[in-house]
Parts: sequence; C-alpha cells; structure tokens
Amino acid sequence: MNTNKKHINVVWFKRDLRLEDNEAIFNATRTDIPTLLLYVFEKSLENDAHYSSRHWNFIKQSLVDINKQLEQSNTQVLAVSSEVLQVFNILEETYKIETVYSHQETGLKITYERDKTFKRFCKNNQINWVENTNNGIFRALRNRTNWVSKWEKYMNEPQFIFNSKAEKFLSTEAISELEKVLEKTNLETVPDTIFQKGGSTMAGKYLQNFFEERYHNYNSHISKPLLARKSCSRLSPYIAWGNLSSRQVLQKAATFRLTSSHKKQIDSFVSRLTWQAHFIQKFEMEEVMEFESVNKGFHSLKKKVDENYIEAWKTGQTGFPLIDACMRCLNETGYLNFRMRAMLVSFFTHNLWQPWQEATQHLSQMFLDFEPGIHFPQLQMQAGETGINMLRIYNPIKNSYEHDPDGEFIKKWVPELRNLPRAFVHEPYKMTYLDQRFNDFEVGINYPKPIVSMERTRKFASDFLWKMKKNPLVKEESFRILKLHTMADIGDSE
Ligand SMILES: Cc1cc2nc3c(=O)[nH]c(=O)nc-3n(C[C@H](O)[C@H](O)[C@H](O)COP(=O)(O)OP(=O)(O)OC[C@H]3O[C@@H](n4cnc5c(N)ncnc54)[C@H](O)[C@@H]3O)c2cc1C
Repeated sequence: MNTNKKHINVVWFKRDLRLEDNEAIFNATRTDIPTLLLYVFEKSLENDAHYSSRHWNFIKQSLVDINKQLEQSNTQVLAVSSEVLQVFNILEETYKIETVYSHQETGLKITYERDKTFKRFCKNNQINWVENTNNGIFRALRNRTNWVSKWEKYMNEPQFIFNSKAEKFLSTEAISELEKVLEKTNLETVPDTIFQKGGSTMAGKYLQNFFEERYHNYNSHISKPLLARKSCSRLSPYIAWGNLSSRQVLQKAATFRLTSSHKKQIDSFVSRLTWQAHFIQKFEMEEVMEFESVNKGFHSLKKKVDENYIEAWKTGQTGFPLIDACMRCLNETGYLNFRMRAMLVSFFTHNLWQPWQEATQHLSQMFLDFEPGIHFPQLQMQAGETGINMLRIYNPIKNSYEHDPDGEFIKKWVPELRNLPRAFVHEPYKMTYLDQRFNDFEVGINYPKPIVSMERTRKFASDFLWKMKKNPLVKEESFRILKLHTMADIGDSE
C-alpha cells in the first residue's frame, strides 16, 4: 500500500458547471493542497428516463468551455464515465483525498440516494465532504419563515472570484495519468445549431444580449410562442446546469436596471428568478413530489392511462394545431415558453385526462433546461393537483387566436397546415367539405381530426376538479402546504 500518497482536494461538479461564482472551487483553492476538478458521467443517470442525449451534450459543451478557460492554469476537468463511488475508489489508490467540495443538489431520488451512499463512503474513508448551498436553496428548512430575506441576503453577497493560479490545481499531466486508469469521456459533440450551446461563455453572451437588445418587450411577448423565443432571456438551461449562478444573473439585472428606461421589464424578469428559487425550495422540502401529488387529497384521483392519447400528445398529432406545434417545436429545439409548457400539461391532464406522472419523462427529456425542482411542482400545479393554486384549464384554441393570430408559429411547426388560409389554421376541423376541396386538404387525411372534444373534456375536468377541491382531505392538505411554504404560491400569475 502506498502510504506516501499525495494529498489532494476534489471539486465534484454537479449542476454548477462554471468557474466564476463557484463556492466549491473557491473553498477548495483556498487551501494549500492541489485540487482536482471532476465530472462523472454517471451511467445510472444516463440510463435514467428523465434524461436524454441533449442534456449530456449540453454538459459536454459546458466542460469543453471550462477546459478552455483552464488552459492558463495547466489543468483540465477530469471527465469520466462510471459511477461516483467507483471513481473515488480508484482515485484513492493514487491520492489521499482530504476534502471533496460540491454544491448541494436538489435532485431526483436517484441522486439523493447516491449522495447518501457517498456520505457513508466519505465517513468510512476519512474524507471530509463539504457541500455548499446552491443558488440560495436552503437544506433542512422546516418552514419558510424569513426565507425571502435569507434568499435576498444570499443573492446580494459578493460573488466568489475564481483563482486561476496553476499551483492550485492538479496538473494536466497528472490528470492524463488518471485518465489511463479511468474511463475517459469523449467530450466531442456533433455541431448543432438547433439547441442552445452549453458553457459559461455562451451563457454570458445570452445574458449580455438580453439586456442590451432583447428585453424591451419581455412582458408583452412572454406568452407568445414565437416572440418569446427572442424577448425572453433564454437563460434557463444555463441556470439549470449552472453555467451561470442565479446570483450572477440577478446582480447583472440590478446593474442594468440602474440605467434602464424599461425597469418594469427587468422587474418582471427578476420576479421569475424568485419563482425559480421558490419552486426549487419547495421541491427540496417535499421531495415526494417526484412521484405523487404534494396534496395527499389527490392521491385518490385515479385516471385511466390511454397509450394512444399519450402517443398522439408526444408526437404532436392531437388535431389541435397549437398543441401539436408546441410539442413538435419542443421535441425539435428543446425550448418552449412558460405559457405553452403550461398549456401542454393542461391539455394532457385535463382534456386527455391523463395522470401528470405520465407526462414527466417525455417533457424532462425534451426540455434542455430540465430542472427537477421546477419541473415537478410546475407539473402538479398545471394539473390542478396542489389544492392551493387557481385551477387553470388552458383553452388551446383561444390561446392560438390570441398568441399566434397569423398562425405563423403553427405553420412553422405543422407544415401540413402551411398552405391553409389564416382563417382555418387555428381550427382546421371546422372547414366545410367545399373549403377542404378548394384547399386541397382533407381533415383526417392530411392532418388528424381532434382526438377529443374540447368543450366536453374541459367541462368534465373542471367539474371534477372543483368538486375535489371541496374534499376535506384536499382542504386539510392545502392548509398544511400553505403553512409549510408560508408565502402564497406565485407561479401561475402570467
Ligand atoms: C410544466 C412546466 C415545466 C417546467 N419545467 C422547467 C424546467 O425543467 N426547468 C426550467 O428552468 N424551467 C421550467 N419551467 C419554467 C419556465 O417555463 C421556464 O423557466 C422558462 O420558460 C424558461 O425560459 P427563459 O429562460 O427564457 O425564461 P425567462 O422568462 O427569461 O425567466 C428567467 C428565468 O427565471 C426562471 N423562470 C422563468 N419562469 C419560471 C417559472 N414559471 N417557474 C420557475 N422558474 C421560472 C428560469 O430560470 C428562467 O431562465 C417549467 C414550466 C412548466 C409550466
């Protein structure tokens, strides 16, 4: 046994893929021993049905970007494909690991269990594990008393400056040696212009460009599927994977606000970042939300799974043009604005009357910005199963006329409808026999007939859920949820 092992620290990257304002790196590099920067592509997570290749590509791009910034420091991120414990066991053969630094993860059960195992491993191997607060989400809170002021204080604190001195890190040569005994991950990705590209450099460009050019119409465009793509920040994947900390974004917003003549837009944007933290904090305190409705009163709601409906929804073949355009756009590009996401879930859970649990994995795979802490609470809220939020059943036809009046978005993503006059694009099933003939278009052949009746299913869902809201257990649970999370839920006021 090698008793003269070199001592090192390890920074274990999770959803904090950046160098600046990274407390884990900051703490590790304050010590006198070198630090190894590590990312593990965990096979168990790669196989988890919530994730898809678009996420792993984004992470790879983020690591390539970090590596570029690290060239001056003569170090690289050790990126390996394995499981976390296996990697640490192998590292321990060469080095004595003093301390592992990472950010707390508000994640899926699978990562929570992994962290518990890792904690035991550290204890058994005399490794110190320091976990930092991530983006102002606090662990082990019993309620939300003073939560907002704690969060604000965290956000106003100075950022952690990256120390790039080479002596702070394990050298590239030493990392190459480790790559020989571990399964090195190939970080190359196929060049692609459809998805937003990962990395802090790209994130910084989106941030700068949002405040310099794009934010002026934030409020008026936020609900419009086409215009929101430009007028919203598009920062969600960068925040979800940690290319930017929320603090970096908020402090930038505050600086721009000082001289901005569009302060209202900046304030609305900032309020979204408060929601982001609010939802993640809620999930941190109610992790069962991954599997079941937070309001136990809804556990008795049993909806029959219909695979045909689910398939039509997933592939954008429901016969409702705005729903289909949204889904096809999401599948293709990984992004959709808030209202359209909410509408897709509402259609799934209310009109198709399917359990929200059946929607989670397809959506999480498609959202490039998949963030468990927002995803599950939002799904349940849009499904009307929290008991505390206003019941919202989105009407896709009304939304279509209001937010895509010329059918531009629909025609882009549902090419079958491209040649139809504007008057028919929102409700092609209303075309008469003659309309169809003159337009060389047949409902049910060129484009599906609606798979459900909008009016009948809306009424059914509304009556059913309003009745459920009166159920004593739903009421009791609503009270519990409000008490636990103190502040009134704020997420559906768009
Ligand atoms: C069913 C459903 C699932 C969702 N899943 C996710 C998810 O997995 N990851 C994710 O980041 N967002 C999710 N959202 C929230 C929201 O739709 C996206 O954050 C937003 O559309 C991203 O676009 P943007 O960055 O341009 O947002 P902007 O409007 O520019 O907002 C700035 C930031 O605030 C946060 N934010 C914005 N809206 C919300 C919101 N309603 N709730 C919480 N945080 C918000 C995001 O971090 C976003 O990047 C979900 C919404 C719904 C209805």
